Amino acid sequence: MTAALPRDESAGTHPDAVLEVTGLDVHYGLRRRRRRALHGLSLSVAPGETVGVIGETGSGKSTFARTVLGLVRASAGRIVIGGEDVSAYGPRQWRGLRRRGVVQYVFQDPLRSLDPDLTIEESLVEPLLVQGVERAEAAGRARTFLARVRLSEELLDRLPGELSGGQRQRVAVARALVTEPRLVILDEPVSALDSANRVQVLQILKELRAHGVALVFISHDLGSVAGIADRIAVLYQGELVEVGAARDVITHPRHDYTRLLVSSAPTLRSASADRAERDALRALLHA
Ligand SMILES: Nc1ncnc2c1ncn2[C@@H]1O[C@H](COP(=O)(O)OP(=O)(O)OP(=O)(O)O)[C@@H](O)[C@H]1O
Repeated sequence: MTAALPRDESAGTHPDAVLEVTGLDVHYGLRRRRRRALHGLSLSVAPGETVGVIGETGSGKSTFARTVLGLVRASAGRIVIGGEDVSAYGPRQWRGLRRRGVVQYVFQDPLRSLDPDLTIEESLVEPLLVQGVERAEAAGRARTFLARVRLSEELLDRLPGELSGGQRQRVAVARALVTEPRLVILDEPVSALDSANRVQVLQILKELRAHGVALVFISHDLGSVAGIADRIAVLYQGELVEVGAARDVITHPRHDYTRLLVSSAPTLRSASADRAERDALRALLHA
């Protein structure tokens, strides 16, 4: 197997990084049930950068997302968000960080990012009111962001349950961005959408990059991430095995697992191996 590249070579080198993760270990369970989900993960995200984190099911992607949102506790390592060392934060401090809109998130299921009892307008306005923005200004900003995700103002009075899945996910994206955070963690944001909605949401996310927000885009699907990420980080069995410019990772994957991912992505086949080579790689990885 190709030699692993277990860390982001740029980690620790961006004094102004919006996210700096160093040597992150995460375990689940206690005593004999204790299992390691992430090991020695180091990754740095620069302002305005989009980093795709890809890996197969169980590789630790959601664990990474949940840890940098303070929803899962790391057993070792350092997390710095927007210059603030949050490694030792307890649940209350993490809540404060999320409420201040320093880091925002979009999950696969928009119903997890949206309160089912709040109208779309309330959902968009609430994080701004928490920040002390006047109601009239908050309402104006809610409309601006609704337009940015290409939804009509007619939806403002509806509840999330009264929208389609694609509309809901676009509201979740608008809600994550309305406070103009410097960092948004997107965990499989398009996986639950049909292909038309997937294309639209990906296009919207691409456009949002122009507004300077840094995105960590987590997906099992290299094809979804390929067109949007500046850099791609590959997780395999809880370890980062490759990090590089998206184009380099896709055209010159260095790790066997990345090679397999590239060759298995239907939209990237032209840059990839044929079926026999994929089978050979799979056999090598599972040997
Ligand atoms: N709450 C939990 N308790 C115990 N083990 C967990 C828990 N959550 C995840 N795990 C385990 O940690 C490992 C990583 O899981 P994680 O959900 O981070 O993977 P993933 O890459 O996001 O997978 P998927 O693409 O299926 O969502 C897996 O082995 C999983 O079984």
